[in-house]
Amino acid sequence: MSDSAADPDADRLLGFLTASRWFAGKGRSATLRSVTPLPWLRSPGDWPAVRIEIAEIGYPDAPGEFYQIPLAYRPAESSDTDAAVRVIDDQDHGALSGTDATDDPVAGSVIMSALLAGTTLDADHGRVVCRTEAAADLSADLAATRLTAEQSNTSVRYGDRALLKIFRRLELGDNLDITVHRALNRAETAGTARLYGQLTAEWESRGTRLRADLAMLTELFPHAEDGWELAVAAAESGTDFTDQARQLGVALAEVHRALGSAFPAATRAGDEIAAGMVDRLQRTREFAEPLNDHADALRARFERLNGRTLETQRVHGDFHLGQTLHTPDGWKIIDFEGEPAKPMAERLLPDSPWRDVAGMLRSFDYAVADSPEAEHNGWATAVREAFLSGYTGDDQLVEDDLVIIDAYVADKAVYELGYEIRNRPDWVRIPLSAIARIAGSSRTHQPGKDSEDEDHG
Ligand SMILES: Nc1ncnc2c1ncn2[C@@H]1O[C@H](COP(=O)(O)OP(=O)(O)O)[C@@H](O)[C@H]1O
Ligand SMILES: O=P(O)(O)O[C@H]1O[C@H](CO)[C@@H](O[C@H]2O[C@H](CO)[C@@H](O)[C@H](O)[C@H]2O)[C@H](O)[C@H]1O
Repeated sequence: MSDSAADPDADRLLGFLTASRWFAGKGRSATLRSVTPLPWLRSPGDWPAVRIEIAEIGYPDAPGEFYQIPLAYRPAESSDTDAAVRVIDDQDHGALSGTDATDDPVAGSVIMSALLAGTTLDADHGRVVCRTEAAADLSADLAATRLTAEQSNTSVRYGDRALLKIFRRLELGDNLDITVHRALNRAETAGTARLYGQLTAEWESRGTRLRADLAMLTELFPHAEDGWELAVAAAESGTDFTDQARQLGVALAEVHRALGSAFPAATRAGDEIAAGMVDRLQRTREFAEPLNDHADALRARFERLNGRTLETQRVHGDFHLGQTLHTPDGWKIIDFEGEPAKPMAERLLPDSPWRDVAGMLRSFDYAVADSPEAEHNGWATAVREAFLSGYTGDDQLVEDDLVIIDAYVADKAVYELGYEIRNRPDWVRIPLSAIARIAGSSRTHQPGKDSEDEDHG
């Protein structure tokens, strides 16, 4: 492990980390506490030499974070050092310049070889365990290309076969996306990708041995269309989307049934869930001043859960159109890591499946944000109804369900307001207008649509 104070290259690495899309500490004062190199996946002498390094980031007022940086090293004299994320001194080969390995097809192939070999590699400060879960028709010859999609991590696709999701901010212990994919595979759920393998690391940090999953290798859906892009395009053109929405509801229900069997289910007091929502409201008000006008109405909506008992289980936790892929074999649901802003302990708690339903209802609201006619001409109403009837199998929602969905829709909108303020200020208007509608309506007849107009129309 190198202490950053003694590392002349620390500024360069910190600059790379903090400028990256996946860096979670934007706007906060971050310092680089240490860098731990894991064992070489390919040693210097063969170029590029490849290894993963773990950077520990510290904040003055918050717990630290670990980020992984896979690097492809080449002799510095023959490389463009401007593109370097790290420059290190190797005792046999002199100065080596390291670039982001996720952009390097040869490094991608080295990582795939390690996965397929199923090796465990050890070095002074750490270990990498490569594990393949399923017999997939994979080889290190598949062309490795980084995805260009906006994402919280970094994914590399291998031909038309596999996707390696490289978790950037590391969660210590088992990664939720991997755990959930494995459970859903065991249940033979059609609506999720097959898990093919994983990379796991162990390393020393301040005298403690830590472990985290580094990456997840899954089936790639080569002909997938992004659910968000499909819904936005359909809303803009007024194309019917009810069949897709109904099928999406069916797919979510199937995933919920599998999650309900694979992980512990429980009942939770509505008071406890409402208290969590009120707490989030209060925390968001600290930096979202427009919430103040609506806080009482939102709180009242959450407190309608008081005195009720909710059936809870493992859920997706951050379900929206961007977590869905439409494929020739139907809808696939991805990214089971839950809400990125929530602490892991909370993401593991059983929750109401209505949280995911509410997430998708909010997502339809986002999808029509720039197509107001879709709300007025019934497109959005039909889509919401189709999704709900696909989810419930055409069962009528009862009053209790509506109260719970309404609370989760409001909670999601509060979360989104915080998310947009921090990440996409131009989008703040979307959750904010939903919050104003929610606060202005006394009750909802149509889940996810909270305007008085709709109540009477
Ligand atoms: N199995 C898959 N097949 C094809 N594309 C996928 C698959 N899984 C994810 N993707 C694509 O990768 C993007 C990022 O995936 P996601 O799991 O949401 O990553 P992140 O957690 O980094 O945001 C998705 O928006 C989708 O376009
Ligand atoms: O990065 P994640 O996919 O885990 O989720 C975060 O980012 C999402 C945006 O990329 C955000 O979703 C919000 O915007 C979507 C449109 O871009 C919309 O469909 C969702 O309904 C809305 O919540 C998500 O909340 C956030 O956790």
